[in-house]
Amino acid sequence: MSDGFDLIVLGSGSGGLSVAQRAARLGASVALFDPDALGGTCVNRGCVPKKAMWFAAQMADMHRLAADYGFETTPMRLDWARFRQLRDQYIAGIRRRYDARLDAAGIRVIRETARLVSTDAVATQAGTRASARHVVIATGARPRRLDIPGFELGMLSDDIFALESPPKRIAVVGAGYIAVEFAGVLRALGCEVDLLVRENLLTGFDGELVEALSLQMQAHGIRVLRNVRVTAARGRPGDITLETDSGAGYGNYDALLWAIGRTPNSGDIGLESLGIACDEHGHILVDAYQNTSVPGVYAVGDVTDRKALTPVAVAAGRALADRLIGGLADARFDDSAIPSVVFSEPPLGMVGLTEQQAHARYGDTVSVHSSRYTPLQWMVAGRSEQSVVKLVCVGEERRVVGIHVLGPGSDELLQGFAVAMQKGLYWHDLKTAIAIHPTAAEELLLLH
Ligand SMILES: Cc1cc2nc3c(=O)[nH]c(=O)nc-3n(C[C@H](O)[C@H](O)[C@H](O)COP(=O)(O)OP(=O)(O)OC[C@H]3O[C@@H](n4cnc5c(N)ncnc54)[C@H](O)[C@@H]3O)c2cc1C
Ligand SMILES: NC(=O)c1ccc[n+]([C@@H]2O[C@H](COP(=O)([O-])OP(=O)(O)OC[C@H]3O[C@@H](n4cnc5c(N)ncnc54)[C@H](O)[C@@H]3O)[C@@H](O)[C@H]2O)c1
Repeated sequence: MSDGFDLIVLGSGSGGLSVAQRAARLGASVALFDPDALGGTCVNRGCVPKKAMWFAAQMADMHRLAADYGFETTPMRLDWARFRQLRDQYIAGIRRRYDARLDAAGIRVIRETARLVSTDAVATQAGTRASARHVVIATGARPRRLDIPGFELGMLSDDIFALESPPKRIAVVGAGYIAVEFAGVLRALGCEVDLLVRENLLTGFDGELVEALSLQMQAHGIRVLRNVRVTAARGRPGDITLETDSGAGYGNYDALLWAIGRTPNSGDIGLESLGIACDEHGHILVDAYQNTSVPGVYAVGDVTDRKALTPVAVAAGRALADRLIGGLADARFDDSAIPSVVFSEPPLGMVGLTEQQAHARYGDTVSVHSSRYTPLQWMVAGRSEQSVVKLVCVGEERRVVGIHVLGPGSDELLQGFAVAMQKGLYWHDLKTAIAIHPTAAEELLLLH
């Protein structure tokens, strides 16, 4: 294969595609290696199929609410096979569009696993070699595994999307985004769900909102079991029992999901021999410009030690291409206020600092304003689940440095507030803004 590309990218996920496409648009010759489906985790086994499942779960919830409103409803059953087909068809369409776009951009796509053989060259097992001025590692991450007896009895998040029917009774081990999201979705779709939490639920999110979410999950029928350390899984698929370090056992699950974090795909790609530095978990260490410890080699996305979110990988990729190919010497992405949402039931979102982080950084100048309310759509049905909104402000002028939201609509309302916060948002701005009534968003304006 021809040598001398401007840029080689390992991985066609959110980060790899964004750097490759931006670089090609800026005139670079680009080679993109990936043995797997274009789009990586987000498109094929992450955000997109997960969100489709979340929408299905929302419809099931709305159907229950409709009955409470007085609609005459008949029991609703999801035709799982039909839904899977629609979801997978949609994803196949995304992949086809990526294929066409890469082709139109003149990007050379090589469907092989690559490893670095020097700081400016990569090779594959099949013998393909390529060299370039710049090499970008965007190899992402995979579900973490545990070395405990019976681990193989459980599924990983990748496997959930291939399920041919929903499980009847599932144990979800973990307490992060993936565990909480799948626990909610599966419960809404009619599964019995036990969520086995080793330590804290959703570390990094506001503790008060997480507790409120935990209560709602339990009200929806999810058993949230705390301080449970699973030491082994026994039985067979269809009849699984879990052992724990306290001696307590949990059993009769027909399925088990391990959702215990992700491991970066940084082994076996030649990093050690080139001296490219990683942290103790294998994340490639990068500076604010995505430079690794070795000149000419860069990394973006989940393989790095940054927040593992698609928009972060995309922003990092684009900024890198702007710098390396577009000549913008100072191009880097602003990671000071990255918003994120857990697609739980109901969704939980945050941007900026938690109360604790703000206190650690700004001391006594921190003020916190929060409120709880029951959304109108629940009240009408006589339900009492509470949504929570919280603002974390600093200084006399009360600059907003953290926004935390839990409740229906949180997923959509947070984006606009996050943009405002990044540009500089003050308590006074919210106090004097005209609300949209009646909405969940207005609760952030009514906090005074
Ligand atoms: C279940 C789930 C739900 C998620 N939901 C959300 C969400 O709602 N919102 C959000 O923002 N984020 C979400 N995420 C996280 C998001 O998917 C990731 O942050 C994002 O996909 C990271 O992109 P990436 O390019 O770094 O890696 P990936 O998308 O993982 O892509 C890496 C690519 O590299 C390829 N590769 C690996 N090794 C090599 C090699 N040696 N040579 C060539 N290619 C290689 C792989 O085949 C893969 O295609 C979710 C993740 C999961 C697992
Ligand atoms: N909505 C979204 O934006 C979204 C959705 C899914 C994933 N993601 C991204 O993907 C990343 C990975 O998600 P995740 O949920 O796998 O990881 P995570 O880091 O969010 O959570 C991992 C959880 O596993 C627990 N854990 C670790 N080892 C354990 C063990 N041995 N036993 C029991 N529990 C254990 C941890 O305490 C933690 O709660 C997230 O951090 C996030 O950045 C984002």
